[in-house]
Amino acid sequence: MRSSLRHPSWFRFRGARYRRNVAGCGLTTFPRQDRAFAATLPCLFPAGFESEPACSVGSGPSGSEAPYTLPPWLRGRPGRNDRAVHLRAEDGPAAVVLEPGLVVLRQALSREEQVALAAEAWDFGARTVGPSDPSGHGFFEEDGGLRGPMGSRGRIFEACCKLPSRLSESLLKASASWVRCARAADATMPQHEASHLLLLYYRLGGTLGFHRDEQANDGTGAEPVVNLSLGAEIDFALRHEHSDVARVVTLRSGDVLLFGGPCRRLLHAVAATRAVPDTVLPADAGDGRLSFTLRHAPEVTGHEYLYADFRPQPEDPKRKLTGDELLLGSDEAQRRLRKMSS
Ligand SMILES: O=C(O)CCC(=O)C(=O)O
Ligand SMILES: [Fe+2]
Repeated sequence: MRSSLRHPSWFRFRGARYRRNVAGCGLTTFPRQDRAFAATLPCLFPAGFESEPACSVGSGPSGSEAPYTLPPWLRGRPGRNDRAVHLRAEDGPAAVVLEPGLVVLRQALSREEQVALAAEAWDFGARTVGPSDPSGHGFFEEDGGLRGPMGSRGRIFEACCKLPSRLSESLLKASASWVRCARAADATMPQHEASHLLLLYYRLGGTLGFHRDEQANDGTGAEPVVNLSLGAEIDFALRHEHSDVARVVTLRSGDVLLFGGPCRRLLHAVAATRAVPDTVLPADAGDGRLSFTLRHAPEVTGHEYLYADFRPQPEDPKRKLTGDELLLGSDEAQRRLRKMSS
């Protein structure tokens, strides 16, 4: 640990107090309206570490960025910026504040904890949903395909209190500590009580386009989305607006990403997936990835079944009503969508 004695530990930004060793903060990582102000703060980019008893808060090497090429399927759409930068952040037990409201916790679980959680989640999710199992809890269709949109991923959405207790107890405890840790590093990260889990299983190569978490089942407040990755590593792309340069951060097995407060409505995408040599996933899951997303979404309590299937896309010929349309009615669902994407 290097001492940060030469620099005070805290700085103020837009009225909030931050640890000063913010990682990955090239100016492009600040919301556009804040960049001019951020440029006046050279103290944002020191290379220094400091420890904290409950949670070590660190930074990347010096907030370095490298050009990143988005995959072709994420490029070339009208009104979208095709440029991206890769944010380098060092490994280690550290909270990396990429921007107020956007925090990565490296290796938030030990390898043993990852193996145990992956086994528990696979046991819960690796089943077929069909007439014989109407619970809706399963990654697979009867033909062996994945149940998500266009077979891209297995998907289970459920209230935490309805999960098998071994899964919910360990996840809720861990999630509370990750939020505490993120808040210790970032004063703008709101408090969070997880009400729901979205559990996804991707086969190797599984990706996801840019979207905002904006439906009622995503939670509609400022509480963070808390996302844990197990298995394959991914390049996670983030930006506030489609016209912004995307920032890409690599998430490895055991890493947690939180986006809340000023970053709660970030656009995000899984741009690439890579197999890892010694996966923590059970053998049957192959080189895939499990994604656990914990959300505060009390509005949908008791209505989880409306969100058992992924929201179909407008161009989907088999488009059914979305969960929000069923829960809130078409007008309210449309009004919220317009508000969130304006
Ligand atoms: O794969 C992931 O971890 C991201 C999932 C996601 O963003 C979502 O389902 O809304
Ligand atoms: Fe999302």
